[in-house]
Amino acid sequence: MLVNGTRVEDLAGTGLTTRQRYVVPLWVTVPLFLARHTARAVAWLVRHALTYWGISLPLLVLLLVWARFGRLEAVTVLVWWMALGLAWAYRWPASFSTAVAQPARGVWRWTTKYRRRWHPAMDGTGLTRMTPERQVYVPAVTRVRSTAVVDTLHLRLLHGQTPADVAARAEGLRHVYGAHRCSVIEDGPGRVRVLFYAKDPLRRIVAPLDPAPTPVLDALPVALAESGALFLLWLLGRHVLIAGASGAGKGSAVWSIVRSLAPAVRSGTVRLRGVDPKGGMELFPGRALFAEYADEDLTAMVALLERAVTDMNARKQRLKAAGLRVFVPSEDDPLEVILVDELAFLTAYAPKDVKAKVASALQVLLSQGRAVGYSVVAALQDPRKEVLPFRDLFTYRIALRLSEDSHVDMVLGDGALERGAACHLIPAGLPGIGYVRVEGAAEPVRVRFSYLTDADITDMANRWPAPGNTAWTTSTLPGSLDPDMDDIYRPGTETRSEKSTVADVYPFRYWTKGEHDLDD
Ligand SMILES: Nc1ncnc2c1ncn2[C@@H]1O[C@H](COP(=O)(O)OP(=O)(O)OP(=O)(O)O)[C@@H](O)[C@H]1O
Repeated sequence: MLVNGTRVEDLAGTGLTTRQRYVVPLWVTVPLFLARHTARAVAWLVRHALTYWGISLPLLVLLLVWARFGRLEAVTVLVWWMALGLAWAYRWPASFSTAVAQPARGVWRWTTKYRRRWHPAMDGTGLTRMTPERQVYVPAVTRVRSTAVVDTLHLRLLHGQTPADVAARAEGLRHVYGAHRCSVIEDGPGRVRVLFYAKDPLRRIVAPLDPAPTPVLDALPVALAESGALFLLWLLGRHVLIAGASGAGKGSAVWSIVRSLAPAVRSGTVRLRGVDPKGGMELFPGRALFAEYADEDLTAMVALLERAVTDMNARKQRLKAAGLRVFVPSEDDPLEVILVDELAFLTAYAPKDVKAKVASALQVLLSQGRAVGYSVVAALQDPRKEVLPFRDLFTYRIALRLSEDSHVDMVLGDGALERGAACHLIPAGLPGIGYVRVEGAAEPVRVRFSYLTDADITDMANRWPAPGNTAWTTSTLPGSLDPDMDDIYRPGTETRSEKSTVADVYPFRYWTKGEHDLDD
């Protein structure tokens, strides 16, 4: 190559440079430098003003009022706004929380807690990317919402990253920010939510939840979710499997479901059939609620299940003849709920002929029942295939404390353990806590079922017996939850400050439909 007529190789070692240098005068560089930085500051300001328009817009209006009309008028506007804000917060706390309190708290939490360590946290957990030009990219936080219980950071993933990559780093992130628990939820293509739980509302026992006078069968309040919201179970057209080691609290899950249905049992739009192979130890205290019941005699238990199949087939024929394709429960055609406690006894430990009959009846109910208003709710300790070969027919799974980590995916489906459903790590001292995997939603939801004492169960059976069952009502036992215990969560009795952490103001409402975030 020639430079100014000389070969480059010939210039080597002569001290002559092959590049030409231009010296830019100071009167050009200083204004350029200032202009560049001013433009950056303005861009930053505009970007943040647009992001936090909820703060910048009122501020702008106030400044305009001040400039146009004077200080007194600006103060008057401010006082009016505050009064309206207070009225809004008092009258409609949920919408106030979603629109104002959570975003404001989110900005505060991001600024004071997360922002400073965000880059090192991403770097330390291996979520940053470096280009060959040594440019470092960090997943951006697009917004933050906070309650007293949980901080939710919305993240944009880097190219090539998946929600599973972030979920795998959740434990690391939890330790960076000193959270009680950290979970990751996919939000949409390229977006995830990282939830940092500041505390665990599930350490408190959940008192029995009051059922709706007319229960909504696709939104039954049965448990408290970790977020502080009530967990609503969708039972209509679903079959529920409750798995948990001995003493995990399966009874509380079963009775929470029954309680949420109780007024409908009394009115006749829900009909319960109970099978309790433990000789009635679990279900008998609520005998008055069951239209059909069997607990000691194996033949009676099998007969009950087979009768349910016959009834279901008859209903199917009737609905078909009437041309009805969508089942709506009524007093004539109630939602039939077949409750089976300790299902393993009937599917694995009973004599061969009993096992065969039970398996056949249950498989028919599970595969055909949902369209015609037959739902099976079953509890068992051991979820292995040898014990329950047809567990996949249960569309709705609840896993309480399990004895082995390998059982988690068996109950909740592949990947549940990886996504944080550590059922084997639930302490034995916290019965009633478990994870629920709902259809359509990948993330298991951590919940605690309400706890009904024997007294609560007999009281419930006395208040809402099935039609024609008053003979089974008994005198109510003493011994509900001790009203003076302070580690009991009682919905509806929270103080106003506690209220901001529970059901009505939490950003998420968990539904069994899979739309677990109605906020967006
Ligand atoms: N939701 C709950 N909240 C608080 N305590 C609970 C809850 N559920 C159960 N318990 C406590 O745990 C104990 C065991 O619960 P439960 O009998 O329901 O377990 P289980 O899973 O049915 O056990 P098993 O299979 O051995 O019958 C109960 O006696 C009760 O004291």
